[in-house]
Amino acid sequence: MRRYIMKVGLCQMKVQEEKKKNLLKAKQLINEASELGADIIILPEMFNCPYDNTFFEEYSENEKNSKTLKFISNIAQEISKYIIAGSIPENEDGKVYNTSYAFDREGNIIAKHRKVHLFDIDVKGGVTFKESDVLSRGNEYTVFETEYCKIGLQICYDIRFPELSRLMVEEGAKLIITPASFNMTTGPAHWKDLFKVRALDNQVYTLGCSGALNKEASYNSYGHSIIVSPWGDIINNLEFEEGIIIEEIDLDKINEIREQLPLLKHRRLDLYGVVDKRD
Ligand SMILES: NC(=O)CC(=O)C(=O)O
Repeated sequence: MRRYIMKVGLCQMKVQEEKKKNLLKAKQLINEASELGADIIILPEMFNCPYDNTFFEEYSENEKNSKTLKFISNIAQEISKYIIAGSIPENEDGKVYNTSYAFDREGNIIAKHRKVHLFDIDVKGGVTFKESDVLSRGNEYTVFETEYCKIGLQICYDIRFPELSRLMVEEGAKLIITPASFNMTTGPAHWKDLFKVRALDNQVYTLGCSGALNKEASYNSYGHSIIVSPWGDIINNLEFEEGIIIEEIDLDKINEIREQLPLLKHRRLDLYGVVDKRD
């Protein structure tokens, strides 16, 4: 019997200081992923801007006249592929957000996710970052339709909060895509486990697309872009360098695993639940 397959491409790009160079690099990697047959192509968090608070405001763009979004929209249309445009600093009404946009094959924006959980951490002897000094947080979780299945979209630190993934899965997401940029402290400690555990909890595919390590940058992205199956297997995983993952995602596997191990059915919703508190 024919299986229900989609092909994904994760572009682990090395983000540099110059926005134009980042856009051209993104285009090159997207085109390569497209030529290798990917239907859904994913970029990392802050793919057009260094992941550094001192750049976010200056690099931020408004959706109405964003050169970056126009650029990606044109590529999606040219190659007729879905593109999940990692994230960019986005501004609206004097606030700056860390925002991911999804484009369909015609280049239309079909979803927008503003990072919900801001990365404010201080790991002694490791990494300190305070996104909230510059960025505002989003107040929505994000699920969108494609011709293959519903997809959940979140950004980096959002993956640490299991309620968010569960809400997306309750809304029907079969894949959770997370553009990200973990670092050399939290990456080795938690990256793989987080993608595995969210996949296992929810019996979905989890995909993490990271920036490649740039040793000249103030923030050293961990790389290690990853795809995990609903069984918790790592299907593919890069290391630190720039590169592309192309993989077939077998969507039939989700129902097969859920039938054999019916975790979502076995939940005691009379005892607990996750509540959608959006207005
Ligand atoms: N950069 C992030 O948003 C998240 C991260 O690096 C972590 O959770 O660790």
